[in-house]
Amino acid sequence: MTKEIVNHAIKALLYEVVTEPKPGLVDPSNNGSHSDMDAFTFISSSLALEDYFIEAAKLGEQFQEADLTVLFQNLRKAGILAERQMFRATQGVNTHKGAIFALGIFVCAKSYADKNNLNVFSVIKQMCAGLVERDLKQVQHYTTVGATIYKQYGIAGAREMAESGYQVVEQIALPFLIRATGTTNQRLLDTLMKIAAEIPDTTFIKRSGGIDQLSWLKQAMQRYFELGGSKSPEGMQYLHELNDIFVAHNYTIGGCADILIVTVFMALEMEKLV
Ligand SMILES: CC(C)(COP(=O)(O)OP(=O)(O)OC[C@H]1O[C@@H](n2cnc3c(N)ncnc32)[C@H](O[C@H]2O[C@H](COP(=O)(O)OP(=O)(O)OP(=O)(O)O)[C@@H](O)[C@H]2O)[C@@H]1O)[C@@H](O)C(=O)NCCC(=O)NCCS
Ligand SMILES: Nc1ncnc2[nH]cnc12
Repeated sequence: MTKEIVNHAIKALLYEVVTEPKPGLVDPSNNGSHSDMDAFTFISSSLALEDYFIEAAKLGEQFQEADLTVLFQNLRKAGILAERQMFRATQGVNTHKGAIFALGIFVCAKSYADKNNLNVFSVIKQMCAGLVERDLKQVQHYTTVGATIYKQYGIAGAREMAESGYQVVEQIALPFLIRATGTTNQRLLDTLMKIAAEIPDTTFIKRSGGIDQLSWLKQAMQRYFELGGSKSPEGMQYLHELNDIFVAHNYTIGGCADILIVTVFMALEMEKLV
């Protein structure tokens, strides 16, 4: 069981990076707004995380206590080590910090849920209960980007998603991907744009200098779908135009990419994607 879950986790990371054209993000033909990384950096980073996913799956499978927040604390220790592995594999570039967090949670929770015949999203909700309060509300010194954005705008980004049990994945992104038609690339592109229309990505907020541009992002995603999305030449042309705009302004949607990764992981687990 562990082997298949780990395989799906790494596959999800690789599926995301090869999906193209992604505005502002790294894909095989374009580095978007990331001058310090390319698709090869992501391949190296993905493979370097194998041990972490094995550990995350084992932690979930073997956990026997009643309080699932303890499981999250155990996973976090492994996650901190995994961040170091990632930086070693990429020579110091942040490729997958958000994915180490989100996908690690999914791998661990799915193993626990399968073992105990439970719903993975409700397991995550229990694992991450109180996370925003503990990590952000009680913090005195606002050091990370996520903490600074929380202080300024009350948006808790990656942690909020986790504490909600990734409602956006369960209720929006995953059903959308399952229903999406076309090639794998077309299905994943449309799902990424759907995610970008729905979540406040703290990476985008950081790079665009505030929350004002979020409404522009939502309008851009709406226009993409009005043009017919990935299955229309106009939709694809628009993605190329958006990439130019993203690069000119140094915008990225790295948080949305992380949510796509966990959505792909779940679709693979459910055999709704090959
Ligand atoms: C909770 C952590 C993820 C850390 O949170 P932190 O407070 O450090 O920062 P956040 O801004 O809250 O988010 C961190 C990364 O999470 C991704 N993300 C952003 N918004 C969302 C969202 N709404 N939902 C889900 N995920 C989200 C995002 O990662 C992606 O972007 C990164 C690339 O961006 P880039 O601008 O290029 O970054 P840098 O070049 O590094 O620039 P600077 O950061 O230097 O300015 C890429 O990694 C994508 O994956 C955010 O970056 C978690 O890490 C944590 O708990 N940290 C504490 C230590 C720990 O316990 N670690 C182990 C976790 S198990
Ligand atoms: N393809 C990608 N480009 C940039 N940041 C990312 N974070 C996760 N996937 C990414």
